[in-house]
Amino acid sequence: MTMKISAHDYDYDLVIIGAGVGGHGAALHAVECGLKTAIIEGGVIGGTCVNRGCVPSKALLAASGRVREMRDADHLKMLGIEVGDVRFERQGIADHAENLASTIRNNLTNSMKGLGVDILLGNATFRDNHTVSYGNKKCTAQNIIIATGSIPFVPPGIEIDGKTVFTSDDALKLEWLPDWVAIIGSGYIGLEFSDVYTALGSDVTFIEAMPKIMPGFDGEIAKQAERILIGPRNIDYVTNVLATKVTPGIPGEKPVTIELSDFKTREVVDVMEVDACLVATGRAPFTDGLGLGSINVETQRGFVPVNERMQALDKDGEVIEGVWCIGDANGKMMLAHAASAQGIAAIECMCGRDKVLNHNSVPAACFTHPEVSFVGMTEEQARAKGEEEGFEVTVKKTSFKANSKALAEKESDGMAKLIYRSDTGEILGMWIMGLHAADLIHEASNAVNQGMKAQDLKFAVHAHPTLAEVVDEVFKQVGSTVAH
Ligand SMILES: Cc1cc2nc3c(=O)[nH]c(=O)nc-3n(C[C@H](O)[C@H](O)[C@H](O)COP(=O)(O)OP(=O)(O)OC[C@H]3O[C@@H](n4cnc5c(N)ncnc54)[C@H](O)[C@@H]3O)c2cc1C
Ligand SMILES: NC(=O)c1ccc[n+]([C@@H]2O[C@H](COP(=O)([O-])OP(=O)(O)OC[C@H]3O[C@@H](n4cnc5c(N)ncnc54)[C@H](O)[C@@H]3O)[C@@H](O)[C@H]2O)c1
Repeated sequence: MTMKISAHDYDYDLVIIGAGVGGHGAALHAVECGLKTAIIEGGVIGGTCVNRGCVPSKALLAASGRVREMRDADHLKMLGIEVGDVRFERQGIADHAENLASTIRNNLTNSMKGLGVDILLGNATFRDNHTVSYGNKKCTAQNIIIATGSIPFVPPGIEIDGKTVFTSDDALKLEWLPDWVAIIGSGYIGLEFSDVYTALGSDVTFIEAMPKIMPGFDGEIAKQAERILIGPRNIDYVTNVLATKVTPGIPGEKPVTIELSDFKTREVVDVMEVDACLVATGRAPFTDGLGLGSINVETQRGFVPVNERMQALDKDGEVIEGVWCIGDANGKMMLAHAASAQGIAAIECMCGRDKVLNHNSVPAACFTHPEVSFVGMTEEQARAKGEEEGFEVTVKKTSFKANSKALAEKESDGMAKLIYRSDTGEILGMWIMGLHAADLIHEASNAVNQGMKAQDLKFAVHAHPTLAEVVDEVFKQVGSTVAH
């Protein structure tokens, strides 16, 4: 049952449950909008991204990437450089990741304290749509945002021991470097860890349920990624198979066993023995214990249903007055910056300024070496939409091969492609694979955000010599008045 009391009776204008990046982004914007704000955290401030996600994983990628680079004698020779034996300390790399998480966690905490956000500790549970309890206390608020994030999803039959069979939570600690590691799932987590492991000397086998590895990527980009990120490295893969049973081992004594079953028939097709197994099969919402029943929410596979303004919906699909949900917990787009952008949009709506986040404008990147980034649809999705709605799709592409900056670095592998409607020039997607692709995608994502058309980008000027000229080259191929 929902209830409403007058605004001046509340302890806060806004209470946010969960101090991850989503909650943090929302809190900062709420203060800017003059809202008296509290944030309740039941675990560690910073949530997944800062403590067990984006931040430590990028530290591991930075350090291991440097090792890969310095061990690539052929590449260095092309630049006229020769280095001796390159050594690394596993614990030193692990410490770098932990220290970075701790620094960012402190920065995040201080930024909220400095702005006057009350940080309340404890697991929050709804009492009604304006009241939550945490520990043995409770507080009331005019608006409550659920920003409780997600945890690793582990398929049935897989036994996690945290040592030989683990999820990203433990992998990020880099406690040891197995000679051979199987990675179940070739999504973002699997790919980024394959980059780390192979740079540090481990062999990797991907186990992927779908017919192709990297199933979420644009087909042409996946092919390039296979050529650049998989082929030349100590990586092999099996597809169309599910890991149906995984039994932990003992390092140096007993291998991990992985039973593989055909995706369609579910018949056991093989049993693998490896030193370790990383389970990277997606993430599940962290909404247990929130007492959602008391506000009439029925989760969908654990996710809180929301409308486009991030307002939580009850069992009948009606808006629950005063309750919002952002970030991984609503499952719309499991990315750190999406969580925080949803939070900002929700605050705008609370303050009476209608704001709907255009999720098609949210960029994403996989921080392998080199990186893969995109915004919007794959070419396959765009063509399917075109067929359904009756429009033609144009695709313009270029490679990094002729780019002066990439050539100066002797790192000219990769491509960029722009996908748009031939009749209107509406940008449907952009994909980039190559050096610093994650930084290069923002021109396209901001263009989508501002409703710009492909032909509007043609006359933009890019500094020479920069990697941004790769993007410039694609934009210049678009017709000048009517897109074609
Ligand atoms: C290995 C890895 C790498 C990643 N890399 C990237 C990347 O490079 N870029 C990117 O954009 N995304 C990345 N992600 C995804 C990103 O981490 C998430 O999308 C993001 O953290 C979601 O933010 P959130 O605020 O929704 O939730 P979270 O960050 O999960 O925070 C939720 C918080 O809520 C708290 N909480 C939960 N329930 C309660 C309760 N009842 N009461 C009080 N507190 C509660 C939790 O303790 C947690 O601190 C990565 C994820 C992983 C696992
Ligand atoms: N750079 C980034 O932005 C970044 C990095 C890491 C994680 N993340 C976020 O974290 C989330 C989780 O990442 P993820 O890589 O775990 O998930 P994902 O959804 O990206 O990929 C999971 C993969 O596992 C496969 N799979 C699932 N069950 C399987 C099974 N039993 N056997 C074999 N294969 C199986 C799926 O087909 C899929 O390809 C993502 O939603 C992503 O948004 C983002």
